[in-house]
Amino acid sequence: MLLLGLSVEPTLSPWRMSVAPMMDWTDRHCRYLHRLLSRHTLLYTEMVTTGALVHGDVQRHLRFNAEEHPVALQLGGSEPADLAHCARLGEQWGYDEINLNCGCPSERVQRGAFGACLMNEPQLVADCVKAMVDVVQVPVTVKHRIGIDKDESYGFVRDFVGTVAAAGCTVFIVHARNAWLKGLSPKENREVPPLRYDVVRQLKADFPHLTFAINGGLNTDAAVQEQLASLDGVMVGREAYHNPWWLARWDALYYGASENTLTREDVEAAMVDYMAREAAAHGTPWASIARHMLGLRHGLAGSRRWRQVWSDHRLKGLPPHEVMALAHASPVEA
Ligand SMILES: Cc1cc2nc3c(=O)[nH]c(=O)nc-3n(C[C@H](O)[C@H](O)[C@H](O)COP(=O)(O)O)c2cc1C
Repeated sequence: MLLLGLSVEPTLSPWRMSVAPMMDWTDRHCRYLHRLLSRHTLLYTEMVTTGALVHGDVQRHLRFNAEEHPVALQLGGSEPADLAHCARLGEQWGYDEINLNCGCPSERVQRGAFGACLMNEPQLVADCVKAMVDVVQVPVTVKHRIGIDKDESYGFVRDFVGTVAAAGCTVFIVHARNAWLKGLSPKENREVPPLRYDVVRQLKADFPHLTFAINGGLNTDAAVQEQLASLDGVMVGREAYHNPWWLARWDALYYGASENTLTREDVEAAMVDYMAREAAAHGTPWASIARHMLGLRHGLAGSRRWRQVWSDHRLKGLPPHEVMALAHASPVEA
């Protein structure tokens, strides 16, 4: 493919565009939708804790649709042997990457001593990474913040990256704000600590051989393009979820690939087929799938009514193709 007159596709980083791991949001149904919209974007699972995989139902946590590739499994944990076990499971299940969560500030996660508080223990993270790298062939990556609490010193994150890279991690996904471990909810921790994109650019300058994808507040093409000029990739979270139709442009814009020719209605119809297959195969209620596509008509006239129909639980006894017909029917005159 030609982009700016250069043959770029073979050299594009697999981390060029990705949708962020988001608990309760980026389950396999959500990823199925995102994959209909973009063939190339890398998709992340919700965080799965090592405890859930060691003691829980592995199939429930790891099952995914073949269509989702490339798809990365995000793990939460801090025990090298458990992480190695879970990384191996992830590879066996067919995930294309194993990612370690060093960015989640939730107090529940802190009590488990993983997530963002791991940034205070770079050597432990390095041990975790090494344990995983030793047992899998797929890339082992780390998602982290740029600092903890009010410590904004660059040296903190630089040394974290240096220590973890020495253990064999070559890809860092950086949510470009600090995590404040006390006093903020996880939601506030995605909004209140200031974004400092320059820190990520400095990391790339200091570690040019490593891959850096930047994350946090990037919700327009202009913002993405600006970051791609100096970094290897952009990870988008909330905007991808709330406005998934944005992804339909990414293959053409960021991969030099052909335009996605599907319309929103084609995507909705494909989701309806998927709902019917999921109901037959696993008894999944259509509402568990439809909830992820409520942003599909974001910004269009009539989107509110369309969304209301697809989120109307009184319709749960209807087959999904009838719900779609209702969602597109003209509103009844008052
Ligand atoms: C509902 C929700 C759940 C999230 N769950 C996770 C998670 O499981 N693991 C993780 O690393 N980050 C998680 N995040 C953080 C996102 O991955 C991302 O870093 C953050 O939303 C900033 O990116 P954005 O501004 O593009 O949304 C979550 C964010 C949201 C909104």
